[in-house]
Amino acid sequence: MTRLSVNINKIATLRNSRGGEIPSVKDAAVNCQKFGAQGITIHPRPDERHITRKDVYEIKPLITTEFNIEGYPGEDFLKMVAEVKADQATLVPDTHNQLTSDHGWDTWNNLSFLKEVIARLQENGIRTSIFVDPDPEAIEGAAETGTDRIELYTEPYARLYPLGRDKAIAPFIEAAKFAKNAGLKVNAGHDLSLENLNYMYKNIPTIAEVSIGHALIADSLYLGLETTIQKYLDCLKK
Ligand SMILES: CC(=O)[C@@H](O)[C@H](O)COP(=O)(O)O
Ligand SMILES: NCC(=O)COP(=O)(O)O
Repeated sequence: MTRLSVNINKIATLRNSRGGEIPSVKDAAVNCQKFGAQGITIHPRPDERHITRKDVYEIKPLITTEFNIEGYPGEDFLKMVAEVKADQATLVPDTHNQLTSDHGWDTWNNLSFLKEVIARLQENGIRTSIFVDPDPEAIEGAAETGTDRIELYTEPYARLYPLGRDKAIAPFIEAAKFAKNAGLKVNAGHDLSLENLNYMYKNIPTIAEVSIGHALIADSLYLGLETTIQKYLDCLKK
């Protein structure tokens, strides 16, 4: 079964645009789970453009499913995810000034750093996932780090999907097979949507978890959050 973890960053983006508490990020976390989300994902960035440190601590007690916190594994991030006891930490190689996440780890050139970080997270009982491109070499390096999972960066799939879905999915099918053979569970995320999600699921039903935010929150502006989450869950059925 592929779990849907809803990324609520963009609720915080809208809230921060006016500086108040509307829309409430806490209410979003509660309602996404009430409407069927099997996890809540957040990506607190150092500039707090959307999810703030305060949000992280306020959301934690509201989690009744799974709490996935994404981010660059600096000291502050590692302390925070340990303090809130996230269920999963997804390590992303973002710099401070990126518009959004746009690449996976160079796992071999960051091997000793990632090994140390992953061991520390696992000692705190936190499942680890490393954000990678669908590149067998990067996945091989990820396995070497001792991580529990990888998360396949799916923007290239989403971008190429309208131009030819067979070609778009091919590297991801291969990457998922390679990861399975390396003993890694596979998550996936970035730019997944109602347009492209079901095709990915049908071709790679072994994906453990998809984390979806931008397109889902955008869809909910027209369809409403409950209907939208149900539609995304329907994409994860045969
Ligand atoms: C790692 C990943 O793909 C998502 O966390 C994405 O980076 C969302 O971040 P923004 O919502 O800041 O674009
Ligand atoms: N890890 C991907 C994620 O959490 C959400 O990415 P997106 O759906 O906002 O592109």
